[in-house]
Amino acid sequence: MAPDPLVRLQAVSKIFPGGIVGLDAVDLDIARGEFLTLLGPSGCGKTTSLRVIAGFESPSSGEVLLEGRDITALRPFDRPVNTVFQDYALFPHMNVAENVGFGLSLRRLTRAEQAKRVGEALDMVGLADKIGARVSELSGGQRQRVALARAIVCEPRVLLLDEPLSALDAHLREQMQVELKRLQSRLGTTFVMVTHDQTEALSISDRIVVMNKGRIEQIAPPATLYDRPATKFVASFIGTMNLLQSRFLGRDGDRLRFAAGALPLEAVSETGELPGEGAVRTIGVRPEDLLATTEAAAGTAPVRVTSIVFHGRTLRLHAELEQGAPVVIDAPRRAEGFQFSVGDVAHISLRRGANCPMLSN
Ligand SMILES: Nc1ncnc2c1ncn2[C@@H]1O[C@H](COP(=O)(O)OP(=O)(O)OP(=O)(O)O)[C@@H](O)[C@H]1O
Repeated sequence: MAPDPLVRLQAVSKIFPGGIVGLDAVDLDIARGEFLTLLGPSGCGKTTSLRVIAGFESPSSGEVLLEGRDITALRPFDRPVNTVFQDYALFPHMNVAENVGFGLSLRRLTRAEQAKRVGEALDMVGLADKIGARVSELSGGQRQRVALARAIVCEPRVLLLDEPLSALDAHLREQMQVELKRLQSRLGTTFVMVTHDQTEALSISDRIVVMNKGRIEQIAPPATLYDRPATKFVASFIGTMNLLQSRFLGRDGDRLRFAAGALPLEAVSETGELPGEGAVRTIGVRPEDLLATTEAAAGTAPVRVTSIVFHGRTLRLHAELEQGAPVVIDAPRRAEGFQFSVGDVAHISLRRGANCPMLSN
C-alpha cells in the first residue's frame, strides 16, 4: 500500500466572487519529500492551489489534509507550511540576518539558538558571508537566497514556492534551478512550486501537475509527461508535439496502427482504449520522431516544406501534409546526401520504435 500523502487536497473547489472558477474539484496527493511543480498557463489555478495549501485562501468546498488531519480551517500561521513569494517580500530596512530571523522571533527560542539557526540557513543557501549586509546591497539572486533562507529557517513540513525564479535573468535562473533542487534534496523537505515555464518544471521536479482551467489534466514525472502525455492540452503544453488527425487501421500486439493521410503511424494507448476500425484519433508525434528524406519509399508520405528554422544541431522543418495539415520535423543538420529548401517536397516517416501517444481531448 502506498504511504499516506503528506498533503491531500480532496475535491477542493474555489469559486471567486462573480462565479469565477479558481479550482474545480481538485484531488491531489503530495508525497513526503517530493519536489512537486504546478504547471499551466496563466489563470489555470496554480497560485490558488498554493494559497489553499498555505491557508491564505479557504476552499469553497472540499478539504485540505496534512498527514490525514483536516487542516482546512487552520490559519496560515498555525500550519507547518512556509511560502517563498515571487517578489521575495523581504524587509528592506532589515539586514540579511534580521530578515532570515524574523520568522523565528515569533517562537520561543533563546538568542543563541536563533543566531545558530539563522547561520545554518544562510550556510545552506551559500550566503554566510552576507549575514550583516543590507537587503538593498544584494543582487537579485542573493535576495532570492535570503527569501529561501527565511523560509527554511522555520523548518516547515512543506515549502511553497510561487514562481520563485521569475525575477531572475535566464542564466541566473538556470543556475538557481540547480541550487533549488540541491537544497531540496539536502533538506528532504517537501517543495511545492508554481511555474508557467515548462523547461523549468521539467528540469527541477520529481512530479509535475499540469493544470488547465482549474482542473488537473495530468500528474506524472517529467519523462512520463514528455513521452506519454495523456491529453492534447498536455501534449501541446510540454515541448513541441505534432497533433495528427489519424485513422485507426488495426493493432499489432499493444501497438496501434494509424495513418495520418498517407503517413503510417504507430501509437500506444495510455488508457487502454481500443478505437473502432476507421475511427479518427489525435496522435501526438514529436518532431524528433519524424525522419525526412528526399526519396519516397515504403512507409513515407510527401510533405511540402514551408519554412526552415535553425536550431543548432538540428534544422526544424515546418511542412504541410497533402491535406494541408501542418507538421514539424527536426532533421539533423549534417544529414548525408540531402538538403532541403523552402518549397521542396520531403518524404517523411516515423522513426522506428517511436512512442506516439494516442491523445484524448
Ligand atoms: N482574489 C481573486 N478574485 C477573483 N478571481 C480570482 C482571484 N484570485 C484568482 N482569481 C481567478 O481564479 C483563476 C485562477 O487564478 P490563479 O491565480 O490561481 O491562476 P494562476 O494559474 O496562478 O495564473 P498566473 O500564472 O497568471 O499567476 C483566474 O481566473 C483568476 O482570475
